[in-house]
Amino acid sequence: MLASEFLPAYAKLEPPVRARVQSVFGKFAEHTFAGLHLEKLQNPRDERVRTIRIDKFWRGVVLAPESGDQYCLINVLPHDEAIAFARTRQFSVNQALGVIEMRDAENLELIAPALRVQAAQAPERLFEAISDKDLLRLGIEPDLLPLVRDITSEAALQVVERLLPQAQADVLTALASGLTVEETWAEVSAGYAAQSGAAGTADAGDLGAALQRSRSFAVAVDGEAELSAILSQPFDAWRVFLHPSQHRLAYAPSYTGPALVTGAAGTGKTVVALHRAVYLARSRPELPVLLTTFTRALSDSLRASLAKLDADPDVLGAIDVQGVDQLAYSVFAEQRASLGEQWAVASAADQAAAWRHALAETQAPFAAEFLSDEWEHVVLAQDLTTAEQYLACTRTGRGGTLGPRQRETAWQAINAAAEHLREANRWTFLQIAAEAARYQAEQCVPRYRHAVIDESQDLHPAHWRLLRACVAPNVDDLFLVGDPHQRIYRNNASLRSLGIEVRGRSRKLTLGYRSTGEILDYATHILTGEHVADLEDDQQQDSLAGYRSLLHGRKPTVRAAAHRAEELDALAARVRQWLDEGIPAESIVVAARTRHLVDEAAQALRVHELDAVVIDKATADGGGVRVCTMHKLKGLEFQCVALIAVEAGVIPPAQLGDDPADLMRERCLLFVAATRARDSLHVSYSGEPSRLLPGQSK
Ligand SMILES: Nc1ncnc2c1ncn2[C@@H]1O[C@H](COP(=O)(O)OP(=O)(O)OP(=O)(O)O)[C@@H](O)[C@H]1O
Repeated sequence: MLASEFLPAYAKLEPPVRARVQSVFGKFAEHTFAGLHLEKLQNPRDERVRTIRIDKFWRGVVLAPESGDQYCLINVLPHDEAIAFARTRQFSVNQALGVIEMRDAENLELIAPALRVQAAQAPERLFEAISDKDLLRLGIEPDLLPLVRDITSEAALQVVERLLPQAQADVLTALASGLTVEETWAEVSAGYAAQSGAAGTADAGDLGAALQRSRSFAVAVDGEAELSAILSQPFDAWRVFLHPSQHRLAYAPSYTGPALVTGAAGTGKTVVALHRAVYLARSRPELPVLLTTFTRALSDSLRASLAKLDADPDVLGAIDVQGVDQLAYSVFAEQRASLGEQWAVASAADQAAAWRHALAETQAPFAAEFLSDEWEHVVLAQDLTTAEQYLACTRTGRGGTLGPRQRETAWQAINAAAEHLREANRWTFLQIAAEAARYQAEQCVPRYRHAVIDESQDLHPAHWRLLRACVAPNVDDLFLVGDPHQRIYRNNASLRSLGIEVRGRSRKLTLGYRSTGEILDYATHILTGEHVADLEDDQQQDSLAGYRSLLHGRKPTVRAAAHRAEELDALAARVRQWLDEGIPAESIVVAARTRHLVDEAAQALRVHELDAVVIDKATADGGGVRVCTMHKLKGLEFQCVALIAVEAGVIPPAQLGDDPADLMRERCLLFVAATRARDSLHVSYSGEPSRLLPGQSK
């Protein structure tokens, strides 16, 4: 068996060491390990832990349960670290959940006195309202009770959490986030039962059986071919290991209707969406599964990840991966063909000409930009087709009221622009989506049996109408994933207002897998105290409670500069430092609020003899540091992220009105940009810092 810790450790090794690891552990996979020498440790916490020589520098750590000939490969580390790791780990069987547990026994003992001192001075303790009986019932081990009792704050819990077994850490985090004992049990036991199928049937002595049940801890590997398939993509542990809370959502046998998975940046929503799509395609092969997202570039990335998850051509063939506009385009093209009509997508110049024409014709006292927004976010969003409907509609979220006269003029101008485009046979993307939705609904023949939808928070109501029309209401019809904290476009509409009811089928992920705790802490402060509307129901508020990471690293750096030239020199120095640390150029991104600043940054990097590739419409190819707008960062991730010109007048832009919703989108944009970083985040500004940055007055 392979433990979930093993893959990240393996990913760090040089190719010759990897080959050696593969050859040693291949023998385990083939059950031909008779000649291999598993060494016992001196004074181990757990007699069942052994080590094995990989070469003179590296050692593997192996768990050898007393029963059966099952071995579990836990980790690969440099010699001394491997010995220390192996000596300090202790294994047991969780009595409430039936899964295997590994704890860092030595470090838990080392921090206990400090926690005790803290607890003696603190006015209250985090879990004082929970009885011992309840903690034990939730699977906290009896000998850990005193330590749990000494935890006084969420910060202390975060330190302890990394040393505790996963299931116990999950229980404590759920309780700390405010769930009751019953809710915690329902949440945690459902996750573990879904992945092990055996919660509550534990035999404390049978580590081997517990190991078999604990799929988020370890997977069984049958033969060298399977081992080599897993090891061929060591950076993609998500293919093999899901957290129980992820597994439960992705592999639920079925949902009685639309289901929603939320969670802040990097909590594995896309991973869950990919697993769900594969699960649906494997278990219900009748009609294809649609896997869709906000843009074509993101759907390309979904397609690439899908191929890593499942190479079976039948499964891949049963999943149609398309950006939502691509889908709209093909449905609309079908409709136009049936009518025998020529058409083309309206370019920005076509649209500008249409608005010029409409304003000249109607003399409407509005800016073209206002009317264009009114068209997209009121008329097309609500599918209004008559002046009466427009006069009577609510314009929630549009800021400012329009009297009946003003509405009449606005309606005339919008119609004139639409008419102008129609005469030229030109269609905007949102018109295409709205028309495709109407056509698809008339067909009454669903295109797909299931749709899995990523980045749900930014889809336009016309996209939702299209998706609804493509998939008939049914069991497992829509599986949505999204994060309201990452809403960066004006398309927001609550699912309830769209007629998509997810009540009772909505769950949130809280464990961040991408960024370090230090980066998450910085990023969440961008949104602290802000009201973020729930995806399901915009009268309710979503929160970042419980959002955390088990990864740790450097604190983000914030660099003030007197002027742009100084800032860009510092940027180049920072990028060079990352490159010198061995980080590949393609894993570094520099982002700015505007396209103009992007060009300036790319130019500055080149002046400093650093290769820079601007990410434009599609994903970038070729060697070099990536440079793009903050909007382009949506859904992506990089090892190192530099955000430049995070300053007054740029984010939020000077011309932004005083609509709080616009300001909130800017905040979310900065949150999205900061949370793209896995290991390192650099933020800089020239002159006055942006008021959206943590630590600035709002
Ligand atoms: N169970 C897992 N094991 C290992 N890595 C994981 C796991 N789940 C997610 N990850 C990794 O965490 C990172 C973030 O995952 P993912 O993109 O699915 O998150 P997300 O919630 O969709 O993020 P965002 O909303 O910011 O786009 C990815 O690098 C992914 O491979």
